[in-house]
Amino acid sequence: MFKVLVSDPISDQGIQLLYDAPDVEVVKQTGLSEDELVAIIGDYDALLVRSQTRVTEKIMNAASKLKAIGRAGVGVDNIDLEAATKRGIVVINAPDGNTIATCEHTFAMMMSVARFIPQAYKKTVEGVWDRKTFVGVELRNKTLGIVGMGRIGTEVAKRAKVFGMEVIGYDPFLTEERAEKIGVQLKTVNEIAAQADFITVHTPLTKETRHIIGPDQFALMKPGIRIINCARGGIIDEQALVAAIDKGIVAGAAFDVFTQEPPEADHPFLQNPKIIVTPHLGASTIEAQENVAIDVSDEVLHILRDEPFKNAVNMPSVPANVLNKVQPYFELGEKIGRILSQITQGAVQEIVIGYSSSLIDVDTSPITRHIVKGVLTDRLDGVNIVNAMHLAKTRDIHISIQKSSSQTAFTNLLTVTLKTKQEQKTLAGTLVAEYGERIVRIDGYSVDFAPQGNVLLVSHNDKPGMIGRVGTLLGNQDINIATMHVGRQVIGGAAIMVLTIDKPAEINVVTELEKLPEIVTVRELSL
Ligand SMILES: NC(=O)C1=CN([C@@H]2O[C@H](COP(=O)(O)OP(=O)(O)OC[C@H]3O[C@@H](n4cnc5c(N)ncnc54)[C@H](O)[C@@H]3O)[C@@H](O)[C@H]2O)C=CC1
Ligand SMILES: O=C(O)CCC(=O)C(=O)O
Repeated sequence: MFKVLVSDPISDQGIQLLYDAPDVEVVKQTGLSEDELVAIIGDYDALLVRSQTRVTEKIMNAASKLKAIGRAGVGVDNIDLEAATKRGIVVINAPDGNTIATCEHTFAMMMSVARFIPQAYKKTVEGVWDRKTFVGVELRNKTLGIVGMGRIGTEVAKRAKVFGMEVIGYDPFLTEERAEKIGVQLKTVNEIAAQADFITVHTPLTKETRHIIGPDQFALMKPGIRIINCARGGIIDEQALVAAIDKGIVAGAAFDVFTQEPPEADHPFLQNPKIIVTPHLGASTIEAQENVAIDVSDEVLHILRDEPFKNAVNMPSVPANVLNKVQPYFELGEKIGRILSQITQGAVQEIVIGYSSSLIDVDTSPITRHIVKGVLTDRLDGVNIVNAMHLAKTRDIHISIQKSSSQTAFTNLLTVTLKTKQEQKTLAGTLVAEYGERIVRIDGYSVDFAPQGNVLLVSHNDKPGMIGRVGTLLGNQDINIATMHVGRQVIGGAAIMVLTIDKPAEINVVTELEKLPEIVTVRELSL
């Protein structure tokens, strides 16, 4: 039974999927401190959070069973991603579910700041009928500058066009073609500062976006500009904004997010009549909360059940059409990695991975990840597909990929070479329709066996009687041989024998085999 802890208020309808799963027990406990989480997290296989729970390294260090952290929302700045990756914990988010809610909140804020709605409401309910102070501006014919043209920025742009606004935008990853399609003119941040009547930001908070709108940009702005932040506190320099309001440059600002949440009672925004605020409500609609909860629940179930998942934040995402092509090779890749690791002596320095035939035109990086996991599995603790590449990097293991279009006898072929200081070994495998995974080459020898069950790999000299000797010794130990394959390069030279046997060979059997004349090494593979 998998245990899932929900530590923030997340829609019950959204996580119904988890409640209904026969193999999952859901525990809801919100408002826990870091120490309280540390005390209980060891019991859980997955953790679901919104933005309140800060999932720190200390919590993850205590999370011995944790496989997944699901963020019911977009931003994962409350989760220590590096710590999660090191520990092999998959962090997933729900990137699509709250796009519209946040876009609509941005619009609500833009219209509120244009028409002084919160200020006018406050006065009216206080009994003051003031129709002079709150003369606003229209959106029509105004220029909206959008910094960050991802999902939310794009939706904001679409709505702004309908309101008759001219939209200019900045996003380092937005192509001219896509900008043209959305009807947005691409500008630099400084051009946006100089030309816009309204600016809204929709980026994550990163080193590059922190204070992307700061004193230098405020200095370029036209008097009367209005600023909106429904993304993350700190993207707009809060102090510089207050200074720009004081100087008469900025006519109003609308903020849903703060550098520190909740802000201190004396935060300058809270006293400023030109700044309207909401308590991080961008995603707070019934629909968005259900959407994001459904999305993360679904993904968490997949992760717990070892099924493919898509929205991992600490692993490259794989589009469904690519996943369909590469997924059949995951197990083969992992087994090749494991076999190589078991037959190669010494610390791994390099893994050379060759993809050929039908594998040259697809993104094979997910297969690479499985091969590296296989190589490291029997050498390190706690290796999984999330941390495999990270662990390889921290151990200075160089990974090189070669794609070859030269003809082979196979419709698909994975060739992996493991290099250590002492030696190097190569294994090739393929997927054969109806036969499944086959190992077809070990170093220079052609072989053909299924990498499963109990496999003995015997290196020997090609002399008469070898098969009989090995067969007799195993027979005397009551070990039945299921399949046997012998490969050699030249008559009388070095040869290899691959035996699949019906039960594991005890260590003494391996030692006895090694004592037979003309036997060089014997390795029992554990797969
Ligand atoms: N207030 C709220 O409740 C919510 C806030 N958010 C915030 O909104 C942000 C945007 O969300 P989405 O649009 O869904 O994410 P997204 O990932 O679709 O878009 C973010 C965009 O920012 C761009 N970007 C990254 N670095 C940039 C830079 N230096 N300059 C300009 N653009 C840059 C990216 O290229 C991307 O297109 C999230 O990161 C999150 O922090 C999201 C949902 C709810
Ligand atoms: O969970 C929430 O309400 C916050 C949403 C948010 O900020 C996000 O998805 O990035």
